[in-house]
Amino acid sequence: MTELLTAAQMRAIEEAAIASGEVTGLELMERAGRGVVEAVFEEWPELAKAPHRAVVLCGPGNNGGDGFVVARLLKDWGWEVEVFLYGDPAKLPPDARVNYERWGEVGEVGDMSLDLAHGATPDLFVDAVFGTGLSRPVEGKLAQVLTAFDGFRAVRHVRTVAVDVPSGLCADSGRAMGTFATADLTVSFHDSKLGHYLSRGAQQSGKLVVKSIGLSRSAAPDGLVRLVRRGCGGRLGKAATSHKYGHGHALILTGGAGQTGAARLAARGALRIGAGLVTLGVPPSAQMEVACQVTSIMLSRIEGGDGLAAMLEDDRLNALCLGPGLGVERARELVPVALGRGGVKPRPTVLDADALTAYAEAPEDLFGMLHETCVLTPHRGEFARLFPDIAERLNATPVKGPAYSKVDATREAAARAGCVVLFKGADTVIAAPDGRCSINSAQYDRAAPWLATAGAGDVLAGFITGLLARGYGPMQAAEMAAWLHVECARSFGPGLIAEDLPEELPTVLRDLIG
Ligand SMILES: NC(=O)C1=CN([C@@H]2O[C@H](COP(=O)(O)OP(=O)(O)OC[C@H]3O[C@@H](n4cnc5c(N)ncnc54)[C@H](O)[C@@H]3O)[C@@H](O)[C@H]2O)[C@@H](O)CC1
Ligand SMILES: [K+]
Repeated sequence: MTELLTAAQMRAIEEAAIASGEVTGLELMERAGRGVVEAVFEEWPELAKAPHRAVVLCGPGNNGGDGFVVARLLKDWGWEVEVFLYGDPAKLPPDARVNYERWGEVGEVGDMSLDLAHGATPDLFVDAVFGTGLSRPVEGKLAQVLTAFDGFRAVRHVRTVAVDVPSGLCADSGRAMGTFATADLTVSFHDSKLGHYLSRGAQQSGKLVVKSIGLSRSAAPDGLVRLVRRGCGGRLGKAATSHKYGHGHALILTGGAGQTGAARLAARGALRIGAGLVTLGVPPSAQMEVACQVTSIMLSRIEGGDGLAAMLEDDRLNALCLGPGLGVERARELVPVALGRGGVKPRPTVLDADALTAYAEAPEDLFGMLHETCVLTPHRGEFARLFPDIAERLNATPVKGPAYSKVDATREAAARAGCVVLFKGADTVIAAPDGRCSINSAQYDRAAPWLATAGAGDVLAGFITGLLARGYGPMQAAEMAAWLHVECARSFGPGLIAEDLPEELPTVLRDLIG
């Protein structure tokens, strides 16, 4: 898995390297600037063939320092380069100041102003206004300049590279701090930052490239957030000699007649991902409807809480899923039984959709029953119903000071719930109560816009349930399921409907297992 850094973690890594004498800040800045120029030439090879014209916007910190390095290196390539500074040169931090002066030997520095939007169209904009040091909203004249710059970029189609992060985007949360710029290419250093993957980050960053600046990887800070990657759960194959009961038995509860589609989608997902057996628990009113629609999935009549308790006396049922199409009334009756109230042994359980909405009025009642092998899979609305105070902080606008991120929110929710929480979105965040946290991104090279379709979340709940039945732990099951879910959508492509997701899984798994 790839690790993602907060601004503070990145600063700590740099400071430790500088303090150890391994490297100087000036060397790091030179490597950062060189990394940006390399990435620009790799992304737009036509720019490497002959000198062009660049406009470089530099800010008052080390991000601006990187900008001066880029300006000098492009000038060395014979480019015509104009540099504009926001801030007082005398107040630049030492390394940025050195590079300001080195640039001063070969070029001029103008004041950043609205005139920028009236000049000739350059071939490249370099956004080096703010990086990881952005600490408050961008306001006033600077906000106007950034807005004008963004408009100019869009209207004149100027290739734009952001140094580290698009200026105005919070590197920790991916949220807009007032105004912010958009990039076609963002060059981050050492590792990506959380903000590249959360909220608006991917949309604003364009293509994301990470360049090494020679920092060692030995001193990784604690509490890192990981990006879910291919192979996150191993190869997922089945042992050749195994029996179906060796792969677990998942029970998925349906709602009444006319409301069984969501649970059937989940069941199909659980079976395809490799649960040995899958049973749908149906109320009598829906028995015929479900029986007409399933073949390899089994059926069991479960009318109410007593029926579920009786069914759960069978220890071989080792993973449960409640929520998709369940109906809030039925959820209120069945969820407590599934979670062990009334004496049945609790087992790994996915709670989604109606099983979450059923506790909107009294989330504490739900939290009191959850155990560490549960997985909650809320979308934004369900999250806000269960964790209203956390959602309020997450959605607060305008963003003031260091922004509270979806990672912070999901970690806090998992700690409160006492189980794994998978907070859905194109930037799905998965957190465990002990602080482990990962992001499954459906953006950048994994964009899967077709996933925004009715029933896709039900299939995801089924994937997780199937992996729990197979014996994976809740965090790993949630990560693997989320990754495979996006892969199925990408593999199928346009025209995807939820039914296609489980059917696409064999293709994805074949590729994974090799
Ligand atoms: N030695 C290092 O620390 C290195 C840093 N690097 C670069 O340095 C960047 C971080 O540098 P800094 O920590 O100096 O931070 P930045 O350069 O991102 O910005 C900090 C400056 O902006 C001001 N500022 C913050 N928010 C503002 C707002 N809303 N309006 C107006 N002014 C605002 C601060 O007062 C401070 O002067 C990284 O993103 C990266 O580009 C790279 O050169 C690699 C080495
Ligand atoms: K920037």
